[in-house]
Amino acid sequence: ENGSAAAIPIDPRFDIAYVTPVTIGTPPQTLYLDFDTGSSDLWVFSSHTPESQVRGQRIYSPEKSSTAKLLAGHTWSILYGDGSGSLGNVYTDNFTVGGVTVTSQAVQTAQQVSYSFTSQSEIHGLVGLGFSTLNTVFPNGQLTFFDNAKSTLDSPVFTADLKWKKEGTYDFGFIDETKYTGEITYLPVQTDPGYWTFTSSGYAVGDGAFHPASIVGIADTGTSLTYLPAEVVTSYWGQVDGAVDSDYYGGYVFPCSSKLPSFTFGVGPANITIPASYINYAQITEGSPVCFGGLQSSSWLGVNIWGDVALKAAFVVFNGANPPTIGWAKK
Ligand SMILES: CCCC[C@H](NC(=O)[C@H](Cc1ccccc1)NC(=O)N1CCOCC1)C(=O)N[C@@H](CC1CCCCC1)C(O)(O)C(F)(F)C(=O)NC
Repeated sequence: ENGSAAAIPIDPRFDIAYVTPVTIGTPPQTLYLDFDTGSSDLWVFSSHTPESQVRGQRIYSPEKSSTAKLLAGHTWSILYGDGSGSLGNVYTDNFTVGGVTVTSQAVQTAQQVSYSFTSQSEIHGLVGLGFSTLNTVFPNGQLTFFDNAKSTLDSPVFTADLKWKKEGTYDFGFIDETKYTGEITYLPVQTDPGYWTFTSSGYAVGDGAFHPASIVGIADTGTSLTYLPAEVVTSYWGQVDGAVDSDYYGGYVFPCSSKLPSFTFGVGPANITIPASYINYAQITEGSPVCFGGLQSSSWLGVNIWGDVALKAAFVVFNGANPPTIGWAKK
């Protein structure tokens, strides 16, 4: 059974994250979760989350679901790249997204969430779409929704069609030819340690020369921006009047009035161009003449991350066949 679900930007001003409606349990409880190819835990705000840590989020109450089963003796705890985190216990229950149902999905219920989750009322939890090897449940790691659903899909794939300041879609089990133009270029994926890791073939700034390079990075729907090697982002921001790498603001900022070039990255013999508007990420604060860049250095991260700023410029196929591959197409 294939499926399709909306990827809704949680903030109308800038694309910090996208959430997707899901239903859990019997009768169905609807929550809006952040589908994240950069992790592999499916966790939700729940009736086990202290009220002091819940601020407007919808919660999953397993005690109100006739199909919920406690996974006795199992716990989980996750820390994300931005320093946020959560932990708790585990149930299995019916889980449906876009018409695709998994009847015994591990649903990790939060007993603690960090303040950045408490303060983000639009995110009610995460659906990890990384490889199940990254799942943090102890003592037995659990399978992701995609791994559980794969065998019931026409094809073991899901696609991401994220959009700039608009609602996009995640499709499961099929490739919608109306969502892209030209050909899909498939690249090998390195599944160790469990991210959708691929190698880009280089980059160009604006309509400048293409620089062949091997840029190993992860395709990560759960990261707002895009983080690339210092020499790449230095050559990009070097083309922007007044751009500086600011310790104060924690990255490249520039005068909002400056003109930005586009950024092109290679995918095999093909390439994807990120429009300048996507890289003009946001004003530092409402009305500020200082703007924050959507392309930032990965040097302090230890990994290159092709986050939403890059992904929303493309139609991306996450192919869970054996071996897995990742497909990129213009749109
Ligand atoms: C510095 C590198 C970026 C780290 C990345 N976080 C981000 O990109 C967060 C996402 C966020 C959205 C809404 C509210 C709050 C935070 N945004 C963020 O740091 N910024 C700061 C810069 O301006 C844009 C917004 C991250 O940890 N992504 C996680 C998943 C997110 C965790 C926080 C909640 C939203 C999902 C990830 O799983 O994709 C990961 F791969 F990075 C990871 O940590 N895997 C273990």
